[in-house]
Amino acid sequence: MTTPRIIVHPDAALLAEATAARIVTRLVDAQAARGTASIVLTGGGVGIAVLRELAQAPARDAIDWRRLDIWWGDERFLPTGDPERNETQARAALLDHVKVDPARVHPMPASDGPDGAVPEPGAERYADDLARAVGPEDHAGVPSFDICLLGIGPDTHVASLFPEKPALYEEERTVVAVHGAPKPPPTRVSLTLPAIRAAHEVWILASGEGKADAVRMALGDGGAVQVPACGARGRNRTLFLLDHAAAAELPEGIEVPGAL
Ligand SMILES: O=C1O[C@H](COP(=O)(O)O)[C@@H](O)[C@H](O)[C@H]1O
Repeated sequence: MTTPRIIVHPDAALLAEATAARIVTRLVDAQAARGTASIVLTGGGVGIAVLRELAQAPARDAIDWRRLDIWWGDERFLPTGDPERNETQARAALLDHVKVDPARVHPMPASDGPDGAVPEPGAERYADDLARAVGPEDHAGVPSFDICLLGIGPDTHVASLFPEKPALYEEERTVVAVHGAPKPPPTRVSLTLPAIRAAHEVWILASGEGKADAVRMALGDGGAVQVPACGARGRNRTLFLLDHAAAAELPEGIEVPGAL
């Protein structure tokens, strides 16, 4: 697992803007190297703010949107178009404004979709979709995503992997149904840690003082069952992209230019 690198921005707005610019660079580089790229989107306040900034970024069309696979790290298991779905928010913030190939946009299942009203069949189908996208250069049951964006909750959850929940013990499956999530809605679908760790790069985004404790724990030496964010690391790189407030409680010994 890669050691996280921490980058601190002055405030939430600059964090979102700088992360959007970073996404453009990373995806353009990937497309130049391989002709294609992939990204995993996150929900949450800063995750959606980044997508809004990306839609407005002057260089956004340096990305060939038609040659980009778009996946999600987790989804709230609600009807299609529900405003609380991460997919609905991502479409409004970004995907409705760029020329994506609809066949390469891979939303997680909805509670009114063809997979049925319980999340398990949809989670299995999503895992199958990911497995079909695996290329010869990939090493897991999912593609080696160029970027996996993750928010982090105050309880250190990432995607819909909440502390102490059964999904955190998963070693085989790449996608699971989640029941009884402590944050509403209780029913969700999530990538597992092995799927997240297949990504070339994992970027954990956090803004605001309410995330400072979670960031400190995520950079500590806790176990992934107690502190899910400790288990989210990229194969080549892990970035913690923070604003000042979220970086206010960094563990002792971690010196970061720009931090308080
Ligand atoms: O419910 C969720 O929460 C997390 C964190 O959201 P935030 O608003 O506290 O930043 C998010 O990463 C996840 O995708 C989402 O489903």
